[in-house]
Amino acid sequence: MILEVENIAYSYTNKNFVFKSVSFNLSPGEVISIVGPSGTGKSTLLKCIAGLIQLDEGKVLIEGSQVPEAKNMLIPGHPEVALVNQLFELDDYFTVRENISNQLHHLPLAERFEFTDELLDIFELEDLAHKKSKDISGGEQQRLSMACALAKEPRCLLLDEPFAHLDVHLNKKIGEYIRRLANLRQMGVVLVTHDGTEALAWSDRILVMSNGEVFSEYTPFQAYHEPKTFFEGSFFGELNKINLDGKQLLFRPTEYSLTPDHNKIEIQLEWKYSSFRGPYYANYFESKGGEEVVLYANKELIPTNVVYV
Ligand SMILES: Nc1ncnc2c1ncn2[C@@H]1O[C@H](COP(=O)(O)OP(=O)(O)OP(=O)(O)O)[C@@H](O)[C@H]1O
Repeated sequence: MILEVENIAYSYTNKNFVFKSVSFNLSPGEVISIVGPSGTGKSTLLKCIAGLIQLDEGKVLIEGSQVPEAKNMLIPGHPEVALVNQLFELDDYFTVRENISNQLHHLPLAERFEFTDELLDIFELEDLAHKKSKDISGGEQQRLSMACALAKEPRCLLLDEPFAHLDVHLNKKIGEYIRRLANLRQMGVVLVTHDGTEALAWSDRILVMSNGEVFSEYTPFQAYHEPKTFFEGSFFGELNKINLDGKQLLFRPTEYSLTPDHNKIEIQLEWKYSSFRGPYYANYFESKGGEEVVLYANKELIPTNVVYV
């Protein structure tokens, strides 16, 4: 295992735990996402894994050896763990290129140049290479901070909302690069995000965090198609919830049929409006019970008043 998190708990105030009884493992080459609402302790969890703050309970192991307790360290942390969060921790008076190459002293000179160029290219920082890192934008600093973390070639990479400032094009490029490096170097990656669709796109496994205690574990397919609750499922895209005879029926906007099907449940609907989303229309209806229902289709479903789910 790259990472073993064993029953950890943390509180800022000694009164209320931010999270408790958190356990999970990470295999070489695996990308795991942690998804949950704001304030549930995702960022705090990453700091605990990185050994930057002192755990109240439990322990964290990197490749079998325990991450030293923060209270015993002059400079807390673990050399094989890199954390990228919103504190970019760049060397302000070094250039963008120097910030990256300064992380690469473990490599021979030629490889150092080559890897620096590769990272400047992937993170689209070439044009800024000679600017001081204090003189670039917040989004550029975030990209640089990720490039520096990858330059360290850590065994375990912890990313806190890494796609927050990226446009669609960079999101895809950097997501693919991180996946490729994880595979190539057999590095473990923990990705924290409040956007479940990022988790679906880039991870092998997804943990849903809520109330700092409850964790559900899903594959991306399960998280989308078989969520245990509406609360968890709604992190991963629009989800319909219909109450039928005291039971809750959950289905995605694509999981329906317009033609009668005896194996499915008939639901009567009233069309409200359709919203154009580019590749499809999102058609909004109201069920007999007053619930909102959204159905995706390649056209506006104005005359539709019954579907089979
Ligand atoms: N330094 C601190 N001192 C006291 N409480 C803190 C501190 N940092 C965070 N908290 C509290 O701990 C809880 C968890 O915060 P954390 O930032 O880990 O959540 P999060 O899930 O990452 O949230 P978000 O998605 O909004 O970034 C929150 O209630 C927050 O207010």
